[in-house]
Amino acid sequence: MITVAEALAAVLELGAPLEQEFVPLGEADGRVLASDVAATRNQPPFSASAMDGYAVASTDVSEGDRFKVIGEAAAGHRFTGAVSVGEAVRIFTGAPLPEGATRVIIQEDVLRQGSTITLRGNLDEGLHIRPAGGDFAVGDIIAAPRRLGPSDVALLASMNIAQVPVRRQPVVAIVATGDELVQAGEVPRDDQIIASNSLGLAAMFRRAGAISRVLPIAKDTPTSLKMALSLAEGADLLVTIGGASVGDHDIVADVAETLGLERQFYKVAMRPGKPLMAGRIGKMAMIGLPGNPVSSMVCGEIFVRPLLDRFLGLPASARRRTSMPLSKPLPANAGREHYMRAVGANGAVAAFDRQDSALLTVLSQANALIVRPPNDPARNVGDMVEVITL
Ligand SMILES: Nc1nc2c(c(=O)[nH]1)N[C@H]1C(S)=C(S)[C@@H](COP(=O)(O)OP(=O)(O)OC[C@H]3O[C@@H](n4cnc5c(N)ncnc54)[C@H](O)[C@@H]3O)O[C@H]1N2
Ligand code: MOO
Repeated sequence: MITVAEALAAVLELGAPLEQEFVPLGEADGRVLASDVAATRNQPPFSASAMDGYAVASTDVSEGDRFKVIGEAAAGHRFTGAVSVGEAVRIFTGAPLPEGATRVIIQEDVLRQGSTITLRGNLDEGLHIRPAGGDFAVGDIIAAPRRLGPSDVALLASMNIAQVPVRRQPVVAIVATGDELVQAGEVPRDDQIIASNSLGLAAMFRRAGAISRVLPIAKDTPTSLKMALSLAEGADLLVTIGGASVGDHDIVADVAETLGLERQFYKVAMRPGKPLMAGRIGKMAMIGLPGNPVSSMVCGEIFVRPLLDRFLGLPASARRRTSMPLSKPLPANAGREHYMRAVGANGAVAAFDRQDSALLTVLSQANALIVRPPNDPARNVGDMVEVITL
């Protein structure tokens, strides 16, 4: 058995950053920026008023000063003349500052009578001017790679970048295997269960930026499995679930080999997830996940998500770990790296007592995994442990 770190290094070799494509800005949320983009305009493109009020040509003003109102500037409607000492231009938030203006007096500080304004006492001291290019200027860059979120979409829009260069999304084909499985919504026989992992993993991979294609469930026969696997053609990554262990019906590796699988490794010193397998069929990467529901989800977090980052051109490495104190003792660990479902709260973390890899209820209550090194001794409350946030 190889270590988790060795297995992850091998898995990451199965992928490389995918091609760049352009998408309309409205579809860029969640995508990964593939090349730096540069602003081709300044924002704001002119000095602008930050408030509703009066633009004047003097910064040094005091109570009782009077100004003659000579015109108006609104957002989208520039005042074309200039303002001189003793004059004011009625101005609104976002309007270009008239030539000569150096300060905006907010309207609350002004008494207006006809076309004359008089300043009140306790004047607000701000100039209320947004300088041209104060947000960004021509040539300012949004650096790739970067997973784009709503604020990036707003910034790109402000830069008028309507077509965004992003990485193509990796296509992941997911094949669940086993005679005992039926799709959610179907009626199982009394010796059957619902295929849960395929939908759980599809959701996980989608959130990570992939396109998940859940293929029909394969029966435990070479013919059925070959048929299901052949439907994966064209995907960047094939993920199988189950049939990975040593039982008579665990045929995934054998069947994949008849399709040309070059296997990189089989079996990792981790719990859950021991019977993990990885390799390549032609150009397609393949990861064979163990069937136990929690094993497949944990291996999805630990191996598949970093591989998806790699396809997306993001820095691909082991999931980030933080140190946290235990709020409940832990028994000694055996010889495999153990990923324990846990809850982190108020700065401390506690593992669930039940860690059987069939228990999805426990996984769904967990918000973290405690990572125990092989042969870690028993730990007490307050001892620091490594934690991956889910
Ligand atoms: N003699 C041994 N038996 C087992 C070993 C071993 O080393 N020696 N390893 C155990 C470990 S650890 C794991 S993990 C499992 C993994 O086995 P497989 O990958 O072959 O998985 P299956 O046998 O097909 O299924 C295991 C379990 O999970 C259920 N399952 C499978 N697929 C799904 C799915 N898509 N959705 C929901 N549930 C699924 C399946 O019904 C079984 O209950 O092997 C141990 N055995
Ligand atoms: O390695 Mo298995 O995944 O412990 O349940």
